[in-house]
Amino acid sequence: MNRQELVNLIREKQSYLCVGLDTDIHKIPKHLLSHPDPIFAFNKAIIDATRDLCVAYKINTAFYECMGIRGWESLQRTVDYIPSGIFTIADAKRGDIGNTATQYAKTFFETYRFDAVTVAPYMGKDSVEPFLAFSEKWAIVLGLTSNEGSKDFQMQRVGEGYLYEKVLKTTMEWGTPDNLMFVIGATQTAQLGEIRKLVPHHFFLVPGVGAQGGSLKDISAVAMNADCGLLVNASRAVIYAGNGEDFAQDARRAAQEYQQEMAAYLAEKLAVKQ
Ligand SMILES: O=C(O)c1cc(=O)[nH]c(=O)n1[C@@H]1O[C@H](COP(=O)(O)O)[C@@H](O)[C@H]1O
Repeated sequence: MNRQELVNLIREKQSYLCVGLDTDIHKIPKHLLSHPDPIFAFNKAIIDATRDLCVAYKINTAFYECMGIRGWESLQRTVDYIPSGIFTIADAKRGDIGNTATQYAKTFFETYRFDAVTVAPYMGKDSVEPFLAFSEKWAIVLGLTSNEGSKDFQMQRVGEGYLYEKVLKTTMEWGTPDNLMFVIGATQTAQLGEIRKLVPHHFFLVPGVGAQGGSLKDISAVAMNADCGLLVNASRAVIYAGNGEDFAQDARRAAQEYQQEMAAYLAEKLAVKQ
């Protein structure tokens, strides 16, 4: 999916919600366990219940890889099931020498046909560039992450600024707002305004609302740009909103709350017709 299509999707759906399919076999409702592929059965129900409310799904590959071959099959079925026209993210946080990075890019862009992959930039330009070489595909590079450990390296001073600022400035030169996004954690509200000034045009994937306590209101107020420029991810707060027979309806209610809040912020900020 290209940038214009993503921007149009956000305007049409009045939503910049990304539903995170961090599907944990130990957390899904028990009645699904008799299904031949319980992970897919869960995801299918969540997708059916939320597809009109979100613009993206993020599949965190860790939850699938830990199940071995069965997990990869669940992942494949899930990606194939996501309706075309919805942005798909493989949250794999890959990064390796160029020769290997190319294989990772092929895995997620060609074999599994995702629109985007999360990429760890620590190994530098040759580890990120292979993800930028595919038409209408995206690298989503870790900028400032939502977790406590972001202080350990990302928030360390390097010269005039923080290390994460150096990462943002340097990485921006490798790609364009048409093939590069940044992960900026929803819990980093104190830094968000400055980050948006530094990176005015790129989309941000913003995880950390819901279970990690980030505020959708604060993020939207400081980080939205003229194209919206945000994909706000919620995983546990949506997919585990309920745990009974009607878990999908509970997920829908949670997603709807986010979407309605987003529609209000879009209207306020961008004067988009509702
Ligand atoms: O790249 C990510 O998606 C990511 C980056 C980050 O800084 N923080 C973060 O939580 N994530 C991911 O976003 C999701 C957050 O899940 P919830 O806290 O359940 O909404 C998980 O899949 C995390 O792996």
